[in-house]
Amino acid sequence: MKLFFVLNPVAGKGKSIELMSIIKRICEKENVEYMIKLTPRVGGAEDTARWGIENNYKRIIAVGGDGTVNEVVNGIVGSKTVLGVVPAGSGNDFVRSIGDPKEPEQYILDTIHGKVKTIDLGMCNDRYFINMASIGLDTQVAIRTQKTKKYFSGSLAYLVSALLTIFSYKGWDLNIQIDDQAFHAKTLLTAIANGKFYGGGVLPAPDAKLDDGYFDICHVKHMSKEKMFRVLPKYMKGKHRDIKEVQLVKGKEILITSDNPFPLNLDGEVSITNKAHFKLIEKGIDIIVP
Ligand SMILES: Nc1ncnc2c1ncn2[C@@H]1O[C@H](COP(=O)(O)OP(=O)(O)OP(=O)(O)O)[C@@H](O)[C@H]1O
Repeated sequence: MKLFFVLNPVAGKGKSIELMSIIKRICEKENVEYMIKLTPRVGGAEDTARWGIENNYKRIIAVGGDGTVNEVVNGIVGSKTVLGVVPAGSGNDFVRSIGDPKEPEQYILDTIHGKVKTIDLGMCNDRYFINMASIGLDTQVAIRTQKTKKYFSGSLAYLVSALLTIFSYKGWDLNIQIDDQAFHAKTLLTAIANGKFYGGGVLPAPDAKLDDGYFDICHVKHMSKEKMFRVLPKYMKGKHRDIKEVQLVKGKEILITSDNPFPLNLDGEVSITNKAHFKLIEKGIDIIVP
């Protein structure tokens, strides 16, 4: 089986590029036909993955973080190509829902010999996501971090953005429809989960399963800033189930609209929109389970 590795050279602050020689060594030792291509630019993994399909590769392995995985998914969806992941980003949240963490060498070996499993896929408006979508405070922090990164280094940029976002926070007025249940809510955040984790191990949907035919939706209503500081640590650990403002439900189709634009995150890629229409695509993609 020919393998095509789509490697993002800037993922994980360059961690991924170090894997190139390891991938070569393992593929040669295992006598596997392979090709590695580096992604050329932001958003470039999608086209690189399509190049792999056009050149008859049936297994395409994303080497990078969740952003790279998301781009490869959008490049291969509908093609019957199998997705593999060698985690080499900063968060690597998607693979946390597949199994126990391993050393990169083991991921590469297991990806060569791994089994194929069909899992669900998410769609939002015209984009696909494989792990997690969210709207609200967390996404606003991510958007702000893109700006503060110009002035501060990694974790400090995130901390400054989180504080600025919390102190200017007013909540988002959202019209939400989950299957046939519609409501209006002033919202702190909403996570729409296929996988369990995002943001480097944050656990909004502890019961989410990649292959159960449902999204797990975590809706957190508006609350005071004082309460937010108490609730967010619980949310991060997945211990937020009993909080009054938290609703955890399952669903297949979710429509979120608002008169005011709101921040939207799909597998870590962020944008601003007035409408997010999510659909679960049952058994939408085949992945290699290491
Ligand atoms: N050649 C390149 N130059 C600059 N950016 C690139 C290049 N190739 C890909 N990218 C971009 O790098 C970004 C980060 O990639 P990715 O999310 O995989 O890594 P990460 O942020 O380290 O990990 P994680 O999302 O798991 O925290 C993506 O937005 C991707 O489009």
